[in-house]
Amino acid sequence: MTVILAAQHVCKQVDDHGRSLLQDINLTAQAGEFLSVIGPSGSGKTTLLQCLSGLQSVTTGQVELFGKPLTHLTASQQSQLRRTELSFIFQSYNLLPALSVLDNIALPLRLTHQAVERQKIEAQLAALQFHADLKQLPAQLSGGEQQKVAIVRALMTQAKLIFADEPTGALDSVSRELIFSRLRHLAAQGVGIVMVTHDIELAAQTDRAVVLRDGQLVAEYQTPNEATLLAALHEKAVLTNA
Ligand SMILES: Nc1ncnc2c1ncn2[C@@H]1O[C@H](COP(=O)(O)OP(=O)(O)OP(=O)(O)O)[C@@H](O)[C@H]1O
Repeated sequence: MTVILAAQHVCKQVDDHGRSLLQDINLTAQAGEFLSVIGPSGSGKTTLLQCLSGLQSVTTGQVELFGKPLTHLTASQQSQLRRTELSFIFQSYNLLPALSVLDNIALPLRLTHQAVERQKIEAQLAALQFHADLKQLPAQLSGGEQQKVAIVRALMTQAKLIFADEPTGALDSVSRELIFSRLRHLAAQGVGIVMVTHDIELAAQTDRAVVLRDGQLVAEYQTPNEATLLAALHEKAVLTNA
């Protein structure tokens, strides 16, 4: 198996008092692996995802993507890597307000000089039961519709590693299932997926789940199940590999 993401002793501190958001995080992900990150609100999940993807710098420790330590890359090499190898589904969608649905989805393709095939985009949106006009602006869409646009935008590229922050948070149960099976399908094709979620039922269907509490990874489960994950969230779990 190919390791595509490796975090070693990652710590993240903010402000003058050195408040610690992440402490000594060690984590790897492999090509084709579907990894979920769960933990209480405020435990540092989004911060972790951003540090793993290079969107935030780490205070100490190291993150390697595809065998390259991020600190060895210049800022422009890092953005190039993000554009070509990574894809993001942000918790807050991060759609550009002045761009239409179509242009938002096309943006990462245009930035990497890939063809924008309108029919493909329409088919992807239809597969997620998105029925709004492609000319509409994000502000004219519901939260769930915006999330679907953000998801299609992330899935149109040929990314080898997808970071998804609560990708199903605003969706109805049918759309949630559709997105999840789409991500599962991508993982089966060799794409690595790191998904932050509050949805224990979905986390239990991923290959591996890690539990974050107060900025620390406190447990890790191969082929997790719902009962174990619920217990891990509610108890003071110790680092295990159950
Ligand atoms: N730049 C920052 N400066 C100071 N504090 C921050 C910063 N970014 C995040 N925090 C704080 O760090 C903690 C972790 O935030 P984070 O968004 O990573 O948590 P989370 O587990 O993703 O939460 P949620 O599940 O509610 O989305 C929170 O208490 C947050 O307020």
